[in-house]
Amino acid sequence: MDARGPLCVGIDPHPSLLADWDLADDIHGLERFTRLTVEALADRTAVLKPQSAFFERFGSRGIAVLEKAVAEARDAGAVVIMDAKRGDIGSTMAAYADAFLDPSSPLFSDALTVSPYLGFGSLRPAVELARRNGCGLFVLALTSNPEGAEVQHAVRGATALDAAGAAGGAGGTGAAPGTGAAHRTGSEAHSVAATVLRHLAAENAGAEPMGSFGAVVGATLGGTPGELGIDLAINGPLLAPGIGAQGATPADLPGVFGGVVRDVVPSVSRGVLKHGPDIGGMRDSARRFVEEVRAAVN
Ligand SMILES: O=C(O)c1cc(=O)[nH]c(=O)n1[C@@H]1O[C@H](COP(=O)(O)O)[C@@H](O)[C@H]1O
Repeated sequence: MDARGPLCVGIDPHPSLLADWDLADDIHGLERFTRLTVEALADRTAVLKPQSAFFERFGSRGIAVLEKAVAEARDAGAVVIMDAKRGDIGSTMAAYADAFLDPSSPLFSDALTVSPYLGFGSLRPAVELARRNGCGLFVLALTSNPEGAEVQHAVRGATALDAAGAAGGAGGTGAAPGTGAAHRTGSEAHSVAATVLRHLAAENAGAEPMGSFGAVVGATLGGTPGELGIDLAINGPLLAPGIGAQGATPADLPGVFGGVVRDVVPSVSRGVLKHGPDIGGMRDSARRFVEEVRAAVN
């Protein structure tokens, strides 16, 4: 991000974008859309984030397009976050981890988006494989969609993590709020999202310059999670989707992320892709987003 600019561009071949690009909604359209996007961006954009769903729509042939895109993007020097949002019981999670975080897999990526809503501990096999292979995870914490709050802001009861926190063992950054007893009587500090972030802080504890276990926090939130008692200081990267088509702008980043805004990986998909199939148009758009992010965070 220092060399190429702080930006992630999502590769999201929506049917509507294929139509806008005068491409058929079929495997040939998908292949051309993906090839042009990789050609436009992979040698100059810090992070590319293919959205697996749009490739899975086309079955095995779509997955083959995805495999090629991931390999080419990585060869061109981009960091690839596979946006597949996987999550399952631990023994199955191990197979998802093998699919995306094992260098011998055709879908091997630098990082994977995962869902912690089967319990953060269910992600353990992915955490361990990522650690072994120098990869990362982005764990859903405060997602950009308005429906996320009913789960993520929910206040949960005490668990073993609180007991560990009370014993001084789980905070990681030292930023974990209060004692176990305070958690049990607190409100938002106890939210599901706050718990996910505390787990991530523990995974990243002591890593320099930061750990590889990131959180997904939407740029659309409109306010500071700190106001909800949520601490974003996890010593890891914060993937911030929602810029562009979902209405957030780079100027919103300081308001949402405050003191950790430099740890943010701002992510845009349709906001850049709508300028295709013109390669120059996509490049210009990505460059403008980089400039806007730099102006906002510096
Ligand atoms: O994990 C993600 O990337 C993600 C998390 C989230 O909270 N919100 C969110 O929009 N995303 C993804 O980010 C992309 C956003 O696309 P645009 O709205 O076109 O920029 C989509 O691929 C979403 O699946």
